[in-house]
Amino acid sequence: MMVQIPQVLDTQALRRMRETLLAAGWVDGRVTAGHQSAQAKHNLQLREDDPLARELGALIVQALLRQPLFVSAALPDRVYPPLFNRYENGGSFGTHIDNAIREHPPSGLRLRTDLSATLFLNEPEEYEGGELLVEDTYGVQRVKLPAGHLILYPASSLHQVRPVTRGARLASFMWIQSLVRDDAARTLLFDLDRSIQQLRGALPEHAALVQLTGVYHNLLRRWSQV
Ligand SMILES: O=C(O)CCC(=O)C(=O)O
Ligand SMILES: [Fe+2]
Repeated sequence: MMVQIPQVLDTQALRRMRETLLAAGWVDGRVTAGHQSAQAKHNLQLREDDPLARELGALIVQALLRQPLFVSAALPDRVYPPLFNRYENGGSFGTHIDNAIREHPPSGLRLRTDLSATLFLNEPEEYEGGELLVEDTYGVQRVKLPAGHLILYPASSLHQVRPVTRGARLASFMWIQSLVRDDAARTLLFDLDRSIQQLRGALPEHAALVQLTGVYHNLLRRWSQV
């Protein structure tokens, strides 16, 4: 399931982040790529141990965990410290699937990538191209979102970033290990949670809410791994 999380960062936080990133130490993006995807990758990134990446990344994770939509859709167990990338001058990332297991040596963290996410840090009008193309069950989804919005998609999906032919595309990307590994089970829980929230809004006193919330937690108990 693909889910858009709007307004993870507000205008002020975005402006500050972009100003800081302008002066950052960008390096060849192949530093974090696996053997195969390195051949398809043409962009710039901040190193995983760059103190700036770690500081800005922590702000992003904090903001994400405050978003009920993100928590409900991802059921996050561990979040990989966000990385930052920049595509310009025709830069692109050809079709690939992200590595299943990621290590983050600076923090000693290791996780299984159940979900991948991209947080767009500048406006779509500022660059030509740079769409994230994700192949899901219903075809190829083209994603190019306003600054501050995030797209969450199964890490098992083939995806690519189209060449940026004008301007520069600035983004943060990360991986999430979910409490619920199976995408279909996680999607059912997400749909159930949204229905419960809707019912709670319309009929806050309805007795079925207690029962449905119980069903949600009993399914989560069956399907989660902690
Ligand atoms: O920049 C993006 O939207 C995705 C980047 C990506 O696929 C990756 O670095 O593995
Ligand atoms: Fe990727």
